[in-house]
Amino acid sequence: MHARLRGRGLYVITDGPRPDLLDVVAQAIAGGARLVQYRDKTTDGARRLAETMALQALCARHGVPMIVNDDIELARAAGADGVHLGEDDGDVVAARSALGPQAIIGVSCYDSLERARSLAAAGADYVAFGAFFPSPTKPNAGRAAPELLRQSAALGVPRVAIGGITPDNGGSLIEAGADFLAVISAVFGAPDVQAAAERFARLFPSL
Ligand SMILES: Cc1ncc(COP(=O)(O)OP(=O)(O)O)c(N)n1
Ligand SMILES: Cc1ncsc1CCOP(=O)(O)O
Ligand SMILES: [Mg+2]
Repeated sequence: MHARLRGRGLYVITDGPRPDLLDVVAQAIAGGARLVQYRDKTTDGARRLAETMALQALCARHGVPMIVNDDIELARAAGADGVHLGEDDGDVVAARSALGPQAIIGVSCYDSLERARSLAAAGADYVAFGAFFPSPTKPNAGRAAPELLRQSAALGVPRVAIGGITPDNGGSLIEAGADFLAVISAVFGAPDVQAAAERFARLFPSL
């Protein structure tokens, strides 16, 4: 497995500003989440920095890496474990030089094996594909086929699946080769966040 990102499992992504942010992330970790992403599309820099630092401290106490969505500078300022970059969010080389050799740099590859190949070669620590199912969080996201997970096995970096994933449909993506299932609404929109995370964690047979 890749040096900077180990293992497999549930990758939870936060669902925007909420007063109980730390509490629900703690519940997701208690339920078995193995990776956390802070995703907040607001422009409230002070709150975003404070929340990133607080989440980083929480995740570190549990040995779970904490990744910042979109924002290399926020990840650097907060001492986060890494950053997730989509096609409009900056490049892997710039992120590596800002965050250092130990940082986890993840990239969105949508439905493109070619993009995954080139970004893995540029130093990405994981490649994410999706959306695999209709996403309540991002209804206009383009769709990807599970075949991509099989086809990307040879890249040698962990593969993340995202988009409309639930405990009922996630197993098929793990069978196709996903190392991590990245989930927003089916965890953070659930009435019992810990129980929802536990259902996902149980999908990974050897965990
Ligand atoms: C793990 C993971 N995969 C994909 C995305 C989507 O990134 P992006 O395309 O930049 O879209 P936004 O999340 O920024 O709206 C992600 N965040 N995490
Ligand atoms: C950020 C993102 N990129 C593709 S789908 C998606 C949202 C995933 O959220 P959900 O798990 O609620 O479908
Ligand atoms: Mg983005």
